[in-house]
Amino acid sequence: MLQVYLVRHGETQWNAERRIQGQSDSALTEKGERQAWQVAERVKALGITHVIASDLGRTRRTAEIIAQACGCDVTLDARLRELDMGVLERRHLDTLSEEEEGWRRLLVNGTPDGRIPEGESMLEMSNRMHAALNACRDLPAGSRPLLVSHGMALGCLVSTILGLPAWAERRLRLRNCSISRVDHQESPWLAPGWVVETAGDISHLDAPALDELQR
Ligand SMILES: O=C(O)[C@@H](CO)OP(=O)(O)O
Repeated sequence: MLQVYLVRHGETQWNAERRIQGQSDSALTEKGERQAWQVAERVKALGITHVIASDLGRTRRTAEIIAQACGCDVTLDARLRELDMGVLERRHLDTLSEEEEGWRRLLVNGTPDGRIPEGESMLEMSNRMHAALNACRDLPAGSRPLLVSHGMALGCLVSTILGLPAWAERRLRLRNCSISRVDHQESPWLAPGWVVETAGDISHLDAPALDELQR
């Protein structure tokens, strides 16, 4: 059975400042670097064969640390990027106007086609994330890949595997450097296809970062 590990990148400067990143980028904080080493230590005994990361800087850095511990290379896949949050990227969550806050809420509160101006819909993100996950099925038999991606992107992937709508991802708290696992099962007796084994595990972190929305 194919097991795929899903890791959100370590805490970044803008996560800590409550600024919207999306497909813009900021560096890992000192805590974020430590989280990356801790998740690497946790997964190094799991037999990871491939580390595949979103091509944004924060996921690349986290993936490099994990790959070093696992003894493999990092492959980049732009389909694993965070949601494109259009004109709201780089903005501080606390300085949004009422109209801007409305765009954000439209996106996370139940309209699959809702999008921030110049941004991407949850449905579009869900489609590319599933394509990246399904590509793992083409790896050689016995592979055990680990994907390094983002909060909304991974939340959307896990939610939709559970049969929830893409925007349900905001009901799932995937903190920085949390580990989730999804398996692809063929059993005719159980739901065939992807199943969620675990989501949002942070038991390996000594300093879990608050989610930016909790701060
Ligand atoms: O883009 C962002 O600001 C956040 C949203 O949850 O995602 P991440 O920090 O995981 O890239």
